[in-house]
Amino acid sequence: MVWLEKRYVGSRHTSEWFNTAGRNVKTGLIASVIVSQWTWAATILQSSNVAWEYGVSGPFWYASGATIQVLLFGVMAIEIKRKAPYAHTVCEIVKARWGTAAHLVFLTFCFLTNIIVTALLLLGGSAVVNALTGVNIYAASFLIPLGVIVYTLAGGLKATFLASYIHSVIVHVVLVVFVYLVYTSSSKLGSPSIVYHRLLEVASKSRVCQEPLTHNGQSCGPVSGNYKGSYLTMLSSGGLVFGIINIVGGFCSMFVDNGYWVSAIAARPSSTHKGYLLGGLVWFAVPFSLATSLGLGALALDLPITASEASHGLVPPATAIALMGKGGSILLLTMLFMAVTSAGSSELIAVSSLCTYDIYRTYINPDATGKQILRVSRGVVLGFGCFMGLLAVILNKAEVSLGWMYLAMGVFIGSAVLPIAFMLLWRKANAIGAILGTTIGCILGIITWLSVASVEYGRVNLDTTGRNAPMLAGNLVSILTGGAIHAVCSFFWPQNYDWDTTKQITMVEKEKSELPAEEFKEEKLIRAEAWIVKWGVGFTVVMVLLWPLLSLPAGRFSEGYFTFWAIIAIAWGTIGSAVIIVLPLTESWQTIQSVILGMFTNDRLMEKVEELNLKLNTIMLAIPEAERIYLLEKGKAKKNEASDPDAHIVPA
Ligand SMILES: NC(N)=O
Repeated sequence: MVWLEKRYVGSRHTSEWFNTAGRNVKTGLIASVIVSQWTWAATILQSSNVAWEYGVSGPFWYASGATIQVLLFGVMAIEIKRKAPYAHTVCEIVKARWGTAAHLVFLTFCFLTNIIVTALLLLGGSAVVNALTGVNIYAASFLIPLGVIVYTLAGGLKATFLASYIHSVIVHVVLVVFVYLVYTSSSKLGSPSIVYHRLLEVASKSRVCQEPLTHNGQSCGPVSGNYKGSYLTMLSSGGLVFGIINIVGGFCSMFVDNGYWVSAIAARPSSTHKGYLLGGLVWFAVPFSLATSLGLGALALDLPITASEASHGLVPPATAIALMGKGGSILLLTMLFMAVTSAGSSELIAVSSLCTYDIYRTYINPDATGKQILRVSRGVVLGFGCFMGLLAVILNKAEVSLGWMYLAMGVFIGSAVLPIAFMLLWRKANAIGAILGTTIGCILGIITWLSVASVEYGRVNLDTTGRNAPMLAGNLVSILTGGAIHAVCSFFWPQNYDWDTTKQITMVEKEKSELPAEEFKEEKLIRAEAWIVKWGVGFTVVMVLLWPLLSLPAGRFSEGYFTFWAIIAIAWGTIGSAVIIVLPLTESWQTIQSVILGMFTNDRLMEKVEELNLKLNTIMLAIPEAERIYLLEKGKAKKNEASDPDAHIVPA
């Protein structure tokens, strides 16, 4: 697709283009990029795991707890346009503002984020591929990154952007199939009413939880921590604790992941804010609608799944197979493959841009040419992809599960979230506070996490450290102390910065931007920022406060209330899917038309034009005078056109 666009629309393939996609990506495509980047294996698997553990509150907290970051990141995306319009990575901004020491600290945290997120993708992907196809889990750990490397290498960021559209479409089509199957058409479930009554039965006090009636470890009887032991309530302490951990984890995996900054950089300034809001709202459906169907479906079908299997991500495949047999497993595998490859490829690009711009261009070869940057970018994609395959093998060997890694993420990187946000939002934020907050916050988070596990459960291992209390404590300490230390230092020794040095970050190839200067006008960007603050904060309040608070009085849901809940899941999934499929097509219709027209009508003509172009360029190079006259004539023609737009101008 990238090749087609280059050939028939005329995009240029430079290192800037490889890493920033021309900074010209429109609303619909930005939204679909966000959706596919933010749709991880965990979004499909862990959301259903928490549905299986806590009932209706699990999918809700997964979805709302990880949507608000997308909405709020829209603010950062505008800020980057205002304060560092030519940056390539978030760490370049750190260096320009706070210097080398802070740069190295944040570079470390950004790499750690990429490693954790890629590990999450591979752990979930390999476990499900192994369970559904029988392919060896270690082989799967290596084969998955291989596929991602291939298409990332082919086209850089724009390739991942175009591929992410296709990926979002497939993920949403499969999502709609599963949602409708569970709630309308399956012969085994097929209506909210049946799911409702089955969920009541599974959690009933009178249920006999013994072999052979139920299997060892399977969900059976009242749910501990839930109101009346029911799966059908938002009054769930486990669900709420997961929600808080998820909010922290979501902030760090978005704000400290260079991949999302790269997408923000690539967005057309006037599309950025709308793209993020739309992307967030559409993405909400992926965990919410899917886990409300497949996760609750596993309980309603009374499938013999153990907690360990659920934590490894096996709830959705079990439900898909129970409902559709082989077809279900193919659909789920396809969906998962799409999630893993597009999110994985964005992680590869994120690491590659950090290595090229923040290490190679900053410390090794400051005068690097576009060609050299491109070569290094590609080398890193290959190297990091292989490294991640190896890491996934090690993690699988150590029996680390997707669920454990997902919850632990915020403990390790949460401390960097607020300093990174302060960097673009607060002029007083200083370097020493950023360094101390990020490192000390991380250390305190880890100490708290392990201490709580040790005090509460008497031992520290994968099982005890993976439980809710230590995870909650570690996540909160990490994110809050990181921000608090930075804030206190900055109050005492304010930097009073004016973003002068971040505005001076330069591009590698001085390309003439295709964007009108109007796009970067301060008033326009400030208006866009006010818009995203209003809507982003508004939806955040609705999603993490109003909605859950309003659903508390329902206690244990009645059948009518659960039906209403299921209808929201179905409607959100359907409308979100329609928007993410249609909008990018309508927005890019002209480009699509040019490509189709080019492909079917003028392939020979294009070749001739290209050859002619080459000849003319050679002549211009040989006779500089010719180029001067050409530009003069072109200028004249433009002037004439402006004064008489109807006249058909033929330059002399
Ligand atoms: N992207 C997430 N948190 O699923």
